[in-house]
Amino acid sequence: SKTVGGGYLYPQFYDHSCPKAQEIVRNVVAKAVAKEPRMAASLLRLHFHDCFVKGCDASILLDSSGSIISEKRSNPNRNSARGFEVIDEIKAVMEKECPHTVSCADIMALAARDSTVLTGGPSWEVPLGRRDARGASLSGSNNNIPAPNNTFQTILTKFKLQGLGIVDLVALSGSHTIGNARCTSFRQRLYNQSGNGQPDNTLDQSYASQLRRNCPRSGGDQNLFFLDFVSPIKFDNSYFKNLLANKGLLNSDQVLFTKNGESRELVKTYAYNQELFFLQFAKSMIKMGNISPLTGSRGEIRQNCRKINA
Ligand code: HEM
Ligand SMILES: [Ca+2]
Ligand SMILES: [Ca+2]
Repeated sequence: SKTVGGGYLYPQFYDHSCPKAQEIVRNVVAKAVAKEPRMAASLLRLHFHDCFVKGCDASILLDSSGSIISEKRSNPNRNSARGFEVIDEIKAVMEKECPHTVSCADIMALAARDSTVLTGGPSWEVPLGRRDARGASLSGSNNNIPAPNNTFQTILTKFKLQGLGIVDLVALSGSHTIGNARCTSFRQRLYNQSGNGQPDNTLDQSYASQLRRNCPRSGGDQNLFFLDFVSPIKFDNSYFKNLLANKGLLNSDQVLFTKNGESRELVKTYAYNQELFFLQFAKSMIKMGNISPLTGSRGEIRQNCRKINA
């Protein structure tokens, strides 16, 4: 895989330097998800929003300070990205067990895998050895992460810019089998306008009227809805079955079924065959996790995930 610093990632990276690293992440994530099932979704999404901005380098975790403008303020993350306290807790335990050893970027990659497994999804060995960035990119966060009202082509282009393809796009969108979205992320669809101004006729009408009850034309922006209304806290293939029934919540979900033939076939495949979805999801997560990591002597091992080392 392509790295910055000449090194490469491998699952045994901490086997000698911090043999308990994976167990520590798993335990804290399990506790957090037991307390609040949605946290699994939030942690999975954090890794995605990190990797699409300068690679998987924990840039998303930095708070604003000095010349750093936090990615937490970007359009995709503001009032939306969550789970930062759980990462802090993992890091605190990790620093006690193995000081200055395990990166925040690797903690997020492990937490994303564990969140998937804990909710019933596939498992995979996580390649490790990422290091943490000494900066963030607010503009990268605004520009690189797809928006729910982007067209199919724009979303695919944003994936291709990260070295990912249509198969990765469809499989990874299957993450929306768990978690929530705010009214403001899909309101335009309910009042017959997709975000790009095209009339949206595909949304199932009884599902739409149900959604309108709690997502009015104005107000209620932050009201929460399940991305997969059938099994919102179970990682399964019901997200794809919903798309076949025109019951995708976001415009960016439904376009996978309506705007491109190849994508449509993939949606059908995963709707009929959960095992194939799980296999591809694991492969695509590893591919996403390999987006330009910092290795070798590039970057640093942050002591506090919210700020660069002094
Ligand atoms: C394909 C383009 C994608 C778009 C346009 C998109 C957009 C969104 C939006 C708008 C939300 C709701 C945010 C809110 O209203 O606060 C959301 C939630 C979520 N997204 Fe995506 N997403 C995409 C791909 C992905 C990928 C690749 C992953 C993971 C690998 C992912 C994981 C999640 C999860 C788990 C949630 C729920 C988070 C929670 O409940 O806290 N998404 N996404
Ligand atoms: Ca990043
Ligand atoms: Ca589900």
